[in-house]
Amino acid sequence: MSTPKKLVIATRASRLALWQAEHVRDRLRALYPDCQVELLSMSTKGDRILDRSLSKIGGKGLFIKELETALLDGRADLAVHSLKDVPYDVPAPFALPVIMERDDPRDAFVSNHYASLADLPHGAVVGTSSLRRESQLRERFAHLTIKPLRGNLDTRLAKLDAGEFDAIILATAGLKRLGLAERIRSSIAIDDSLPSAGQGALGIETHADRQDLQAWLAPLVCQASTYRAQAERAVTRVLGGSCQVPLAAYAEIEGDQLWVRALVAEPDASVVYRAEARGPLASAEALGQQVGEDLLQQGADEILARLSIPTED
Ligand SMILES: NCc1[nH]cc(CCC(=O)O)c1CC(=O)O
Repeated sequence: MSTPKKLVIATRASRLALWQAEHVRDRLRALYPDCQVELLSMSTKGDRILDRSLSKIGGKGLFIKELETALLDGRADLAVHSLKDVPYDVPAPFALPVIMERDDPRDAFVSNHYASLADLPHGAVVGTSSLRRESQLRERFAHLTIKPLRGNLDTRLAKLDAGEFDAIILATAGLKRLGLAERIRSSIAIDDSLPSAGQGALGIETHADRQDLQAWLAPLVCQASTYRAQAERAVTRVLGGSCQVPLAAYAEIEGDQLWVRALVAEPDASVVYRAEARGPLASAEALGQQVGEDLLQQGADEILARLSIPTED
């Protein structure tokens, strides 16, 4: 096999996105020492409003579109994304040939005064702008007050430190990547906050025609993480819609089986639909689809249709 001479990675300019792109760059440099690997960082609308959810300014795909333009016109060879921010349908002529090894998928409890969700007193104020996190918190911990929390990771932590919240909920993976793991007081159990599809995993996007590139990137693929992501993304595909709703989808491997769980909820937790399935790893996609269809049949489509106002996760 030939080896690459030069590779350019398109990335968002946020601190988290840059960390992720640098991580892929370092992996590629280690694999191909003779290859020149560079970043093409792009400050877009999505970053100018500081990691606020892309859906607020026109959908998850909007930001990615700018990176895709760089792939299309040859300025870049690959784009690195937080998988959970990648829409379930990657449009032609692009492909998502690589899902890398997943980091901790759990949500993290961050507070300056309390050790865990269970420690929070009645009426304590918890910050999150994710309807997925909000609905699950309300279901389990109805005595808490949930308030919106916007901005990138640093901004959110600054708001916590300023005393606006007793605690905030963030993705563990993002905090670890930014060197902020010491801010995590406890990890929230998967059962208490089922993660978002793809949370904690990185995906690499390329032009679908770049077979050479896909072969070079193959060593970065994590097969286990790929099965899990396929199932989780199939759930979101079935539930559809460009809006973000209180939707969680999480798959884990038990021996040679995949266990897929998902939920759709009213943000106030007055209704929570849950579904799950187990089956062979190779049926990841079908299992996710089955779980999604189960949720639809329970009535999730009614919640999904009504909650068309985009929110963030
Ligand atoms: N929603 C934004 C976003 N996109 C990816 C991450 C963190 C990394 C990951 O979960 O893969 C975060 C931060 C968060 O949700 O707290």
